[in-house]
Amino acid sequence: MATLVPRTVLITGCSSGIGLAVAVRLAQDPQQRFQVIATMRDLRKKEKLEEAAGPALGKTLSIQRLDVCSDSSVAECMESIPGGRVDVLVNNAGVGHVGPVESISVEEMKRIFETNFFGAVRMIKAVLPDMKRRQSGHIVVISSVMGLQGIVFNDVYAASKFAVEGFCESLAVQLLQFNVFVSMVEPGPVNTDFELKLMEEVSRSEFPGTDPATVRYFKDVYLPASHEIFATLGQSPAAVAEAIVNVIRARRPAFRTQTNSLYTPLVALKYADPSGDLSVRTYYRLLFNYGTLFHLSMAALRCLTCGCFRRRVTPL
Ligand SMILES: NC(=O)C1=CN([C@@H]2O[C@H](COP(=O)(O)OP(=O)(O)OC[C@H]3O[C@@H](n4cnc5c(N)ncnc54)[C@H](OP(=O)(O)O)[C@@H]3O)[C@@H](O)[C@H]2O)C=CC1
Ligand SMILES: CC1=C(/C=C/C(C)=C/C=C/C(C)=C/C=O)C(C)(C)CCC1
Repeated sequence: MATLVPRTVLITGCSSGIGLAVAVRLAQDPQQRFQVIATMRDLRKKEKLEEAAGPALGKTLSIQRLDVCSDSSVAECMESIPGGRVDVLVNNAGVGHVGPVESISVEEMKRIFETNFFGAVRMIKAVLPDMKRRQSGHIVVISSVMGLQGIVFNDVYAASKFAVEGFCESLAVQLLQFNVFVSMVEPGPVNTDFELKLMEEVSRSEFPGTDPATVRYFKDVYLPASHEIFATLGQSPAAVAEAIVNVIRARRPAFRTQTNSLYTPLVALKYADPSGDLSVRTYYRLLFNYGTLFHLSMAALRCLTCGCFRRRVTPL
């Protein structure tokens, strides 16, 4: 019987959250179908991954330094890979950002794009020529529901994910010719360090240049509602990792995968009304009628997606 050659999977941003969960899940595959290169920009943070990897460490999982914002760091990592061969690239490294746009400098906005957009592009450019030459490969990008539908006060983050979506949508067509697949995974809120980091940044900001009413909407209306969304709809990194692994394992991987069926109806509003009014107004109402309506809406969303409304009603 022919032995299966494991696929080399390079993952960015494995110091925590989704990246760490995917790396461990693939490295612990019982059939050892994957050789994982788990990368992070700061190797001082590798302990959590080492612990989670357990016996897979040094066997099916190795850890490398890689900062997606640095050409030299990417080149150095690629040079360390035998033959420079990457079968699957998982572009996971990313940073969140919230706040009123008036208080965010253009420099700060560029920093978000540097990681979320140019970081992903830099990685894709690093693996693409070899994948094309070999006529095989898979590029997986962790986008977001915010790559499909903007959320108030997430203007810059959503824009960076929209940029990723536009880039991949264009590239995917060209690459099919070379038998190289592109897949985007679009999680809703996930309970990782992501929200904590956002809150830390928010607590440090004094929102310069922003009028008091906007600061009040942000702090007193948006932030509690957002926290509630994470608490009620948030997925575990393990659940998102599972969805990503399924995309990687698929023979014909889907181009788009939303991981959170509870969140899907919120994105679908956009497609239900091409004028865009339905989504803008619904989000407005959901946010500013925060309170009873918001809680009811979240409960209704659960029911719409859990299937209880779809159950057949049989006459008595
Ligand atoms: N959590 C959520 O609600 C959602 C997250 N996502 C996306 O999922 C991805 C992972 O986020 P998540 O696991 O939740 O968050 P985490 O904050 O837990 O993980 C983000 C990872 O990205 C790394 N990173 C940031 N900048 C760079 C860089 N320049 N080079 C290399 N690595 C970097 C971080 O490293 P370090 O520790 O050094 O900062 C960390 O390992 C992101 O792309 C995010 O946008 C999408 C939808 C929802
Ligand atoms: C749905 C919804 C809200 C918030 C959604 C949030 C907070 C989504 C977060 C998604 C993340 C974190 C994606 C990461 O890439 C509001 C505006 C509170 C009220 C209106 C309905």
